[in-house]
Amino acid sequence: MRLVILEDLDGVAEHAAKYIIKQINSFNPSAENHFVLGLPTGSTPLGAYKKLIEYYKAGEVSFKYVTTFNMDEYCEIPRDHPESYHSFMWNNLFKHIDIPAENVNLLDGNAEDLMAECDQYEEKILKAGGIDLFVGGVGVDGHLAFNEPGSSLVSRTRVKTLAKSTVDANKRFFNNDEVQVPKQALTVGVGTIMDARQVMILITGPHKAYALKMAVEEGVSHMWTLSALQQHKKVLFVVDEDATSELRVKTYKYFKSLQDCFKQTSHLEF
Ligand SMILES: N[C@@H]1[C@@H](O)[C@H](O)[C@@H](COP(=O)(O)O)O[C@@H]1O
Repeated sequence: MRLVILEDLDGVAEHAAKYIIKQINSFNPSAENHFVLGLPTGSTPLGAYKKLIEYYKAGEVSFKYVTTFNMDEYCEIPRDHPESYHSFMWNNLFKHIDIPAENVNLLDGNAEDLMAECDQYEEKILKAGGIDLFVGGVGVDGHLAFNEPGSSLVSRTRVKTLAKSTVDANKRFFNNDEVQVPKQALTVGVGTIMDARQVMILITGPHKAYALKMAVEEGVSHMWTLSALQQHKKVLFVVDEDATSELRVKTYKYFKSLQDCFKQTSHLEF
């Protein structure tokens, strides 16, 4: 695991966008060989999406040969609801870049047979050759995608009931009315994310500090599903200073010193 600690949300957004661009460009995708990118929703990745749009407009990246798979989608609200993850992704990223609509994959939370929808999603990921880079955020309770506390760490895409803490956290998008927040969602599993060749998690703000601590300093636990990534072979956490406030000084200093070493050594990937 690598932990990159940056000043603030803007620093995290810039680092994440540049990292994604670097991975796409060095992969050199083509019509026959797409780069496969897993994407999250939430307020944390918004800054990175803005920067990706800017860099796309500046000609530094193209998404023509990029295939995306989103992490999750609410059930119980229509696809064109302003707070569906479908709307979120189109409004905040896809409609501003050159990604062909057929390359975009989002779960359908209104499918007649939700389990069949989830199984097909897994098949689609396999057919696309697996995910090259899965980008994610984290919930205050340490959830990854919608893998709430107690989720199986080998889970695949499926229907999940949202934890009360997630409903509370997300009600800000639904007129602060928890009744309006969907209580179920489709989500990729922890196992689905673990299968990605690389994972990058963005974590910002003091409210995420305890989740970061549990994921980095404590053992792997289904009660903090983010911690499963300790067993991933290539995972990068990009965090701001506020999110480190629960880490031990020793942990903080260790990762900061590694970061300085990476910065000073040009052949290491920062
Ligand atoms: N399912 C999403 C997660 O994928 C996301 O990581 C989390 C944090 O969102 P935010 O970045 O707004 O704190 O929100 C939702 O629960």
